[in-house]
Amino acid sequence: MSKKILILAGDGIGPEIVAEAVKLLVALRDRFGVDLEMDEALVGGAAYDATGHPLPPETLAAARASDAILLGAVGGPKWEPLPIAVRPEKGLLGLRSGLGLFANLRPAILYPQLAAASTLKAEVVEGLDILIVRELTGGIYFGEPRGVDTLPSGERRGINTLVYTESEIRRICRVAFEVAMQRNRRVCSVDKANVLECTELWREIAIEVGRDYPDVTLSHMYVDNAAMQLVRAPKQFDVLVTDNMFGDILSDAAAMLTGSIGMLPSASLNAERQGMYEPIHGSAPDIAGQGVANPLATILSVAMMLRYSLDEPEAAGRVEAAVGRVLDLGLRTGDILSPGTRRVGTAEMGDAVVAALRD
Ligand SMILES: NC(=O)C1=CN([C@@H]2O[C@H](COP(=O)(O)OP(=O)(O)OC[C@H]3O[C@@H](n4cnc5c(N)ncnc54)[C@H](O)[C@@H]3O)[C@@H](O)[C@H]2O)C=CC1
Ligand SMILES: CC(C)CC(=O)C(=O)O
Ligand SMILES: [Mg+2]
Repeated sequence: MSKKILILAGDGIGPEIVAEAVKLLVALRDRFGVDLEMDEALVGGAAYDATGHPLPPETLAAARASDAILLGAVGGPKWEPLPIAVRPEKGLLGLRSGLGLFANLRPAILYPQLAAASTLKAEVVEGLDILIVRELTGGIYFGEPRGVDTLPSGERRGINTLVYTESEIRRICRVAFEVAMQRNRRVCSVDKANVLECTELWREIAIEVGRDYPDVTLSHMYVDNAAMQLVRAPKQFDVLVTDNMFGDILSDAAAMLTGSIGMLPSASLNAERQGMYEPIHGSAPDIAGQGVANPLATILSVAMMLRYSLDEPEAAGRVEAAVGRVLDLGLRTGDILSPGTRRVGTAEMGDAVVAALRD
């Protein structure tokens, strides 16, 4: 039976980069027999403008009914004056929580052709292959109470709450150990256990889960040090597991090790292995509408979709190899340009990846 993919282009550069991923999916279907069908729905600012809500019920229902979801990005200055409850980003968070997508896998892999595109010295990043496992449906982005209230003095107070249950920590740690077993068997749990009780519990549970994986070496690091170590010596890491906000921040930093935030894909999985796939970057309003955004993070997210949700590992490998060939040809969007390479736009890059697909 053909697999159902829901396409959620979103805002800003979202529609531009997703168009390239759709071209790729069409080619995989028509040329390589990947059995899939696509449908589209609104999310984010585009959905708010059309319906007054960033996650219309019909979008959530369509997402629930699909095997996999491909999302571009949401948000932008146009919607910043709106209350947080109806901002585009709330649509994305609603999809994550509504589908129970608690496990966010963010691989930071340096294509060797891009060593010169990184802002770090080549020897620091060459051969980089790390995986950030970010908890995605809990923590401070979802904790209650939240909001802004007014104290008796008349002063306003902003509140967000960092909260995790043991079971939430346990299941994300288990994902990290399971993937580490398929990799180099090292997990570094990142927390702020010296200050935050919630992450003291995180550390305790990470140790408890680790006892079931005697072949995996578990280490712990405070998040401030982890940020520094990621830039100083990123290859010391194999799998990093951390909470929602720390993972959000550390993965943007890790993206630059690979040359650009335009290179980092992600998979967000639930307990049933249904997945949403998206680049880790945002809607890039500063370059939206110019046809210059890098579509490779979205294209590599399609590869993750093929591997994790569509059971098409061969097609996934085909996409990753095609990206490598295009980089070998010296084609680069502006964010990964380096001396001796040729600047192309979003569509030219997408076309080149499709053209580079091989049997
Ligand atoms: N998953 C999502 O939908 C996310 C949405 N956002 C939203 O996106 C909007 C912009 O957020 P920012 O903080 O500016 O982060 P951003 O990731 O959109 O952009 C940061 C910088 O990276 C560049 N960039 C991002 N993606 C790129 C690509 N594919 N190719 C080339 N350059 C790229 C942008 O031009 C910008 O200079 C906000 O409304 C934010 O809330 C932010 C992060 C994730
Ligand atoms: C709405 C934000 C939490 C999105 C984001 O920055 C991310 O998931 O990386
Ligand atoms: Mg982010």
